[in-house]
Amino acid sequence: MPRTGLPSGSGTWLDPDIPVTGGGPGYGAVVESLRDLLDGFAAASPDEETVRALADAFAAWSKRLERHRVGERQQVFGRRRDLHGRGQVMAPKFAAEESDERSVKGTVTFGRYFLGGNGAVHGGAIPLLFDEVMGRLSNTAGRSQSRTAFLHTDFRSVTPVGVPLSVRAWFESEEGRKRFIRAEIRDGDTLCAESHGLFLALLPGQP
Ligand SMILES: CCCCCCCCCCCCCC(=O)SCCNC(=O)CCNC(=O)[C@H](O)C(C)(C)COP(=O)(O)OP(=O)(O)OC[C@H]1O[C@@H](n2cnc3c(N)ncnc32)[C@H](O)[C@@H]1OP(=O)(O)O
Repeated sequence: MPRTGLPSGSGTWLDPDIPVTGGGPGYGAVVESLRDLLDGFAAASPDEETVRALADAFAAWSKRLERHRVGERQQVFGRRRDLHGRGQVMAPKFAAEESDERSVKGTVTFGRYFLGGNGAVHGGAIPLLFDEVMGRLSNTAGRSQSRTAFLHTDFRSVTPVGVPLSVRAWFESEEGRKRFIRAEIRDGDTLCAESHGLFLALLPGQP
């Protein structure tokens, strides 16, 4: 395993070969609840009593989770390849539907949490999704671990919040350590955003 503790996958996206079972079978449902909570919180205008109740509940859970704190290599969050979005809530949940060694297709719905304004997704959340999907594709199918060297995003039309969108990412070329990957997000036939990036295979000892 590389120094970072982030293993590369030798399987394709939909066929990960590294089981991570931390958190048990109920972990995915908790991550979904957390996503719902963030969307609900973003959409709410809570009264003072509700705000106090939330503050108490959040503080109690933070304290309880402190007892289960682990180092990065034991962390479950973001490492469950068996779950859509690998079990993290930092980026919107990408649900892969088709994949091979050079590409992946799937869907994403940006919840209210990712709202920028006027129904449009925040302009920082879109490259985040691209980096997530393209970065993970870069490491699939027996490829070694890589890091994003650059990521360019063009915003072609408004990306709507709360609408299922299609996402596609594919290898444009591989030249030595350099993996050039492209991706796009569409709302039906409408191109919302597209991206191209360079992912560089890490050398031994690179973090
Ligand atoms: C179970 C666990 C599950 C985990 C799942 C994980 C899923 C993850 C999903 C999320 C994934 C998220 C992923 C993330 O977000 S990764 C986090 C964001 N990225 C980083 O932090 C990377 C920071 N940068 C670096 O570490 C270094 O710069 C790297 C390692 C990238 C390269 O430094 P290194 O010293 O090794 O290489 P080099 O400088 O000799 O360059 C080599 C060649 O490349 C060319 N070049 C370099 N840069 C650029 C550039 N900007 N444009 C164009 N070209 C560039 C360069 O000219 C040269 O070409 P040539 O002269 O040979 O022709």
